[in-house]
Amino acid sequence: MNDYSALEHHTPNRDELRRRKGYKKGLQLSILLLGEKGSGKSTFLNNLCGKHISLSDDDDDEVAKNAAIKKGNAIQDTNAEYKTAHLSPGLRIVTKRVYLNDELGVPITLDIILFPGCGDNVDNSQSSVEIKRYLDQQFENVLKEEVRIKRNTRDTDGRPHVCLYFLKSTPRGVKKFDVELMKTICDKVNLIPIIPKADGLTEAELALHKDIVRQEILQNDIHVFDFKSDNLGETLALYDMDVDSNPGKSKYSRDTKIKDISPFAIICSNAIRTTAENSVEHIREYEWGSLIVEDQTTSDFIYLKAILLGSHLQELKDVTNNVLYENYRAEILTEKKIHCDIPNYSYMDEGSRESISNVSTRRSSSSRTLGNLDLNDENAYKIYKEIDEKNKIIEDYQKKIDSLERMLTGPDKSKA
Ligand SMILES: Nc1nc2c(ncn2[C@@H]2O[C@H](COP(=O)(O)OP(=O)(O)OP(=O)(O)O)[C@@H](O)[C@H]2O)c(=O)[nH]1
Repeated sequence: MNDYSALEHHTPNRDELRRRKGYKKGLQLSILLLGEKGSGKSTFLNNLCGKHISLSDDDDDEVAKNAAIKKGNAIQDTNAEYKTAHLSPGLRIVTKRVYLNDELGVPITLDIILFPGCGDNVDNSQSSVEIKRYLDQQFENVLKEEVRIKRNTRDTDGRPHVCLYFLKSTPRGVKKFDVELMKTICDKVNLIPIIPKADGLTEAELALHKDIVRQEILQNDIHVFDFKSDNLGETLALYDMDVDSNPGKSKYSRDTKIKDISPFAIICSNAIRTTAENSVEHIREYEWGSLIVEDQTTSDFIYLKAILLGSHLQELKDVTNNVLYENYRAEILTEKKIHCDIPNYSYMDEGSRESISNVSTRRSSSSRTLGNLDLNDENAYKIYKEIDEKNKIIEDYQKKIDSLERMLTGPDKSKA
């Protein structure tokens, strides 16, 4: 029998403890959930976090913000939804911070971002624009913070590290709106497509729907998160679990490539049952019996959970920072070529450059000036220090842009 409680009561082994020793402050992950109303996002979150996550706008002070992006015909009376069911809900943003239990010896702070109303309006044309603008804004905030002398990257970094896109199966395959939105945002966030409520599909229907989603992704050049050649065995080993390869049970083996499972087909539920071993599991009940959400033979849920909170957490963050954000930054800086009306350190004559870099040693010496400013003046000194720092940063950017341009135009392009 499977140990369904393994994720809840995992005792980290020695290797695991050593590997994670560095993460004294705990881990943090930002998840963006997209998908139409009723696609199962809240239920999935409850199952992922192992507790009920309240996502209403005003329930407690954990809701960081609930800014109305575009009110449209936003529903006001939430207790009487039937009265306004014919109106378009507009698009809002809800963010929530959740602190997760120390399953693998390290606490995880999960930042959740949702866009209620996304895809639920009669006219959804503005939704993708607004969501892309939000993602760009997060990159812009980080870029702005980077060029400040005193940086505060912790509070300004709101970049989601992964977007779980809930694609409800329809007889017509993937909705056009979902394809367009995925296309719009796939270069801004790591995209992982999800097929929710997989219990509503037969095995053949699920296989067909997975194929349809894969084809849409390929045909529309949608970039999803690249799991490379990572296999399931490694992911589950982190939790001291193995792929249940009992004959007739799991469709997967230890060597199954994660990319071959995607899109992840999940089954979730808010109903909880405590087992004889005192562990808690989520169950979905039917007339014919029940399914355990955490059972790896039921759906892909447990693999997805292990990927997000364990094996690929750091990689999702690294790709966000080193690939998606770097592309954005190179694009913006190439476009703007940074027009600064401050004196450029690299183009100053030797004397001027020297007077900036050695300014501190000269402050006590006889009065000196650079341009129109007196270096003995306290304010002028501060300004020149700032210019010096900024010019160094600009030079670094320029070097990166140059090397990127060389990569794009150089003879080794095909190898890159
Ligand atoms: N059959 C089945 N029902 C599910 C599953 N997951 C969620 N549901 C049900 O679907 C309904 C909607 O689920 P929610 O989690 O509230 O969906 P949501 O996407 O958060 O919806 P909004 O909050 O309205 O945007 C609920 O009644 C859930 O119990 C599943 O895997 N299978």
